[in-house]
Amino acid sequence: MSDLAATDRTIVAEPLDAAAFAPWGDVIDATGDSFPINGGMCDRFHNQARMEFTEGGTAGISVGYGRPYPLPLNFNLVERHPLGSQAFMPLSEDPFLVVVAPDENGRPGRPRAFITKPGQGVNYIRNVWHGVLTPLGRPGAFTIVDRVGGTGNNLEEFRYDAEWTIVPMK
Ligand SMILES: NC(=O)N[C@@H](O)C(=O)O
Ligand code: NI
Repeated sequence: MSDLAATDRTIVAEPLDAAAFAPWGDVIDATGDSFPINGGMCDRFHNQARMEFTEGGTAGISVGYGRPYPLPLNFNLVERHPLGSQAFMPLSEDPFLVVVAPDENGRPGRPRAFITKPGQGVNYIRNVWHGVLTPLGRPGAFTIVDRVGGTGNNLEEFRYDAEWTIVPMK
């Protein structure tokens, strides 16, 4: 039996905000502090992610081609990677949905949902509960930077006892 009434299981997606997202990870984008490189032909927005790869793992770069999910979105699955961080950088200007949840004694609490601005990516720091890659509107490719190799299990999944419904902001 769910622990919350159905009305309490609606989550309004918020615009992604670096300060609000900080307990779970980093926002990656071409805003904020930068310095010129290549003779001033490029501005480098430097070292934006708190990456970590443990138990012999190293950083790997992959590409995920994600299919879109609808909004409102019903879901009950979140996951975390105990041995490494994980970053998603869209190869398009399309926004995507970012779902995170606090850890409450080893179980995820109430999720929080954010929608990225065009060109924004995210880095989940190690061992934070998050939803799977969730493109919106149309399929999209994403660069994924996360742990490859090493030992141990780097994926822990959790299904809530009842679904949550994510709705867009009015
Ligand atoms: N497995 C994988 O590459 N992606 C998931 O961890 C995810 O967060 O979508
Ligand atoms: Ni993940």
